Amino acid sequence: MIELKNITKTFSEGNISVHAVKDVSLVIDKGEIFGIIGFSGAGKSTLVRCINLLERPDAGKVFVDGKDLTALKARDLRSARKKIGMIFQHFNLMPSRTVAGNVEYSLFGSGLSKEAKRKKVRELLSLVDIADKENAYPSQLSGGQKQRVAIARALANDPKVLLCDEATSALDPQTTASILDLLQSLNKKLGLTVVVITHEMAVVKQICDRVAVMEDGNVVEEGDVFSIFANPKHQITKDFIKTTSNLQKIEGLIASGSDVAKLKPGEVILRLSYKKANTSEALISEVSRKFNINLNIIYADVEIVKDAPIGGTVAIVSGEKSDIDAAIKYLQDKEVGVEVIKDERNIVHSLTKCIG
Ligand SMILES: Nc1ncnc2c1ncn2[C@@H]1O[C@H](COP(=O)(O)OP(=O)(O)OP(=O)(O)O)[C@@H](O)[C@H]1O
Repeated sequence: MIELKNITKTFSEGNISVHAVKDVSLVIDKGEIFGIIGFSGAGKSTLVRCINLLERPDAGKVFVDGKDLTALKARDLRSARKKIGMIFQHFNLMPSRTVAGNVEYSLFGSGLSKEAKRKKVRELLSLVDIADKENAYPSQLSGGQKQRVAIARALANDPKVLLCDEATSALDPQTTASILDLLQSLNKKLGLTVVVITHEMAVVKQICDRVAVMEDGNVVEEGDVFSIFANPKHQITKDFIKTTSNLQKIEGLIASGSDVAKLKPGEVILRLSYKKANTSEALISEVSRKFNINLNIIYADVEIVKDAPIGGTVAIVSGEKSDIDAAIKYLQDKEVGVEVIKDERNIVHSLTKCIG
C-alpha cells in the first residue's frame, strides 16, 4: 500500500543542515497497523510527512496505492492526498467551528449535497462514538473526545491510509487505550492501513502488526512486533523494550543489595525471555523436573503480544552446577533467551577446592 524508496530529507537553516531522514526505504502493507518508534528528533514525523508529501523529500520516491506521489502534478496530488488521512498530537481542530462543522469542513469540494454532507458527518461521528457532541465546540471537549473528532475528520473522504503522528501522546493512559482500541477497530472495520508514530513501546505492543525503529534519521531495525520484542537486535530497540518490561528491575535490586536478589553459594540468577511464539510457562516446571533443579521465581512478566506469550521470568536457580548448565542448554535449544544475571556457583567450587 505504501512504499518509501530511498527517502532523504535535509533541513537547512543558514549554514546549519539537519539530516532528518537518511536514505530510508520501507514497505507498509495494505490493511496493517505499522508503528514507527524512535526518540525525539529521530526523524519519525519528517518521514511520515513525506508519505503525504507535507514534506517533499530531497531524494527518493513515495508510492501510495500504486501511485508515485512524487511524480504527480499539484491537482492530482491534492486528490491523492484526500485518500491519506492524518491525525496529530494536538488534534488541530478549528476552535470556532462545532464538532460537526470541523468534520464537514473536510467535505468541502466533495461534490456532496448539503443533506448528504450532514448525513456523512453524522455517520462519521457515530463511527468514532462521539455523535452526542455534534454541536459542541472543541473547547468543551476532553482530549480523547477531541481526538475522536479529529479521527472522524480524517476519515471524511474515505481514505485508504491513516497517518497518526503521536496521536495519543497528549492523553492519559486510559484515554490512550480507548483511542488505540478505536484505531484498531477502524483498521478492521474499514480495512484501513494505519501508520502510527510513537515514542512509546506500549503503543506498539497494543496495536501494531509491524514496527520500524528509527534513530538519527535511519531505520535501524524493522520487523513484526513479536520478533522485535523477542529478539531486539539494536541497542535502542532494547532500551525501548526495557521501558515496558519488569524483567529489567532485577539489576536494580542487585545494585541496591536487596534481600530478594541475595544468593547462597552455588546459586545463580537467570533471566529467561521467550523468543518463540510457542514457548510456554510449562517449560519452567519441565526443566525443574528434568534436571532436578529448583527455580525460585522472583519476577514473572508474561503477556500476550500478537496471540503469543512474550516476556519471561527471573529466577534464582539452585542445584548441581552440571544440572544447571544442562538446564540452560536445554532452554536455549528451546529458543528461550537465557541470561546469567548473578552467579555464585564458583563460590561452591572455591569452597570445595579449599576444603579439598
Ligand atoms: N521544518 C523543519 N526545519 C528545520 N528542522 C527541522 C524541521 N522539521 C524537523 N526538523 C529537524 O529534523 C530532525 C527530525 O525531526 P522530526 O520532527 O522528524 O523527529 P521526530 O522523531 O518526529 O521527533 P519528535 O518525536 O520530537 O517529533 C530534528 O532534528 C528536527 O529539529
